Amino acid sequence: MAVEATWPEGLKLGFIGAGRMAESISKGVINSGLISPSNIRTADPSSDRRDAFTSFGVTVLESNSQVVDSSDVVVLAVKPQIVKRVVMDLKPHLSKDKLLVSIAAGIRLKDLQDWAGYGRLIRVMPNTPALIGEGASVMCLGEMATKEDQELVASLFKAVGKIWTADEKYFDAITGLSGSGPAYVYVAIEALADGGVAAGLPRDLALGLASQTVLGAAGMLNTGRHPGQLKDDVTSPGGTTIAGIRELERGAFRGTLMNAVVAATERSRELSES
Ligand SMILES: NC(=O)C1=CN([C@@H]2O[C@H](COP(=O)(O)OP(=O)(O)OC[C@H]3O[C@@H](n4cnc5c(N)ncnc54)[C@H](OP(=O)(O)O)[C@@H]3O)[C@@H](O)[C@H]2O)C=CC1
Ligand SMILES: O=C(O)[C@@H]1CCC=N1
Repeated sequence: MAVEATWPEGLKLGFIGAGRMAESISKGVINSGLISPSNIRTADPSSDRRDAFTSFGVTVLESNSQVVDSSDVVVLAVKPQIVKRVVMDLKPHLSKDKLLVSIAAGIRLKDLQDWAGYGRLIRVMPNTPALIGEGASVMCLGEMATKEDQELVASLFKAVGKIWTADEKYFDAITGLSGSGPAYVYVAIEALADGGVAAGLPRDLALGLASQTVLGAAGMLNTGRHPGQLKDDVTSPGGTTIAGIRELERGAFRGTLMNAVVAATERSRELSES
């Protein structure tokens, strides 16, 4: 049986950066009931982003250092390219009584540890469906992160979907698959809808059918059947589906998806090295 997500009463969660991923996680944990908005705080240079967080009850502070000072768990949710500067600026405010969680693509624990000056760190690769409680997240632990830290972060991300623990060596590939993956699926949904429009359907109907078809097809995997078997079940001999699949194979659909994951993995690796 799944362990229920718990969050100690009054423990404060801070986000450095109030961008899209911070919003998905914050709204996800608030909607799940795990953490109340009054226990979440953030800072961001953009007034639009600050207003967005204020609108759902999160405390918006003037500076990143105020977020750190008033939080027990601090999530670094800025772009990878500025993580080093942001962490080094925060260094005087960081200490082992803060658990630092980085969600930045391509930023390795050893670099974070050098910049922060300590190793009570957890690296997580989440994805945006956290917003609706359907996120896929993976974590790996820094040198000084404790079992309790791992459980706390597991609770946080369990409240917004599923969380795995994996060796950091897999993180570039995880980023290329589940971190970036929602975007590939949106492109596929948009293309399915465009196909429907090309075949004469009204746009709204085509988009509704494309979205529900992807949702339903993903849900079918909960039956435990292999995607290949599920595909065969749809595909009648000499029928419509095999005519469509033949076109997908002609267009190298599988190879293209595989290449997309590998290209995003390589980009994550480049970010690690820059
Ligand atoms: N989006 C996604 O699907 C996923 C993202 N991630 C990771 O999450 C992190 C955030 O990504 P995402 O939410 O997409 O990015 P966003 O650009 O939406 O969010 C980052 C926010 O940080 C703000 N910011 C810029 N400089 C600072 C600063 N010095 N201090 C505080 N805030 C600052 C930005 O403001 P401004 O725009 O004005 O610069 C922006 O609002 C990245 O490291 C990314 O790799 C991980 C998994 C999935
Ligand atoms: O595109 C990006 O770099 C981020 C990381 C994973 C998803 N979005």
